[in-house]
Amino acid sequence: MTIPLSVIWKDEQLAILDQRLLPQTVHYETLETLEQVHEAIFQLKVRGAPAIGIAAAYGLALAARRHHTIDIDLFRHYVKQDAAYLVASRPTAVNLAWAIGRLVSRIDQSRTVEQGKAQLIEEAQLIRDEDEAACRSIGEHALELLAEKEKVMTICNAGSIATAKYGTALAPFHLGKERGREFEVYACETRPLFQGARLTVWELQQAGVDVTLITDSMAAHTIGAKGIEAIIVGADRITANGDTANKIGTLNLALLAHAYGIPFYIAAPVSTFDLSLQTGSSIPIEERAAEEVAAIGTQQIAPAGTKVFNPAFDVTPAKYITAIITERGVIRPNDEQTIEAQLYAVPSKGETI
Ligand SMILES: CSC[C@H]1O[C@H](OP(=O)(O)O)[C@H](O)[C@@H]1O
Repeated sequence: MTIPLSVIWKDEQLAILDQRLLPQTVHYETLETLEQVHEAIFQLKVRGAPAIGIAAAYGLALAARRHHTIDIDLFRHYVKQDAAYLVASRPTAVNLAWAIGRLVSRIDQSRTVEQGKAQLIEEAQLIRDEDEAACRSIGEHALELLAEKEKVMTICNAGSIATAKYGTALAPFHLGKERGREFEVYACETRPLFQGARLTVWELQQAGVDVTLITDSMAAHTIGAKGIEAIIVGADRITANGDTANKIGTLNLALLAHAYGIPFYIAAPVSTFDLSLQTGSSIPIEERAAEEVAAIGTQQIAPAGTKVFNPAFDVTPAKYITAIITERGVIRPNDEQTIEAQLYAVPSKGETI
């Protein structure tokens, strides 16, 4: 797999793959300040629920190095201010707040500022490494579920560049390629920012996976005309009852899967579960600028001043979800066991929820 990593920590520096420039350009931007990290996440230079958590974790650790106090309480106060600023960059993906929360909990145990600074980097690295292992495991479980399926549809990019490596929804295609499993993937372009057309098509082509691009409006016809056998997508936040927030357009696909009688799979690490929320109605849905819909790049599409509604995510009710594929195994939202019970039924390999 020749996919570049989305977040790189090397020689004490943080670099992110600027995904706005893909597929034309593979460019890394070094981020040095908290503001640069916040901007990179808000502008979707780095994007994808796990990837923004990883980038924010390294960003928080990097920013902490600029606090020169030796007072551990004051240091914790400064870091928690920085943490709140980063968490506010994008509200829907719980992985951002979850990753930042792990670092904040870590320094609450630190005895000195120097120890705290070292532990922040250590925790960020742990989060990154755990995510890579989780994504590979998700790929394994997804390959089992897709054993008899070849034609699969997806939306947005829940791929390697949206995570530490391998991806979530795209993980089975990457692992399948390593093992000679061939898939025929249909990628929805994913308006308005085209993560499907720009990122998923590019990523799967780089990996040598058969991928066909369709517009979002073609999904219903394509499922029938091409005999799509399953739909697999990523997630940004999954609540205690299994309701799932993901890229806008995901709910459309879930309703289509239900209508066509094909399985609808969510692929996500346990870090995407937010068991503090009972249902999807509590998930904050990010709304973004009108220009993203009214124009494509610098090309104005709608008349200037047109009213726009631009929610970046939607919520799929658990009843339309066949299974949630995690690194701990397959969770069935409509099972008589609760999601929490199913998640904890499998001994954890050290990852934390
Ligand atoms: C494994 S990525 C999860 C999720 O994040 C993406 O959103 P965005 O491109 O706005 O960061 C998309 O919803 C993916 O499915």
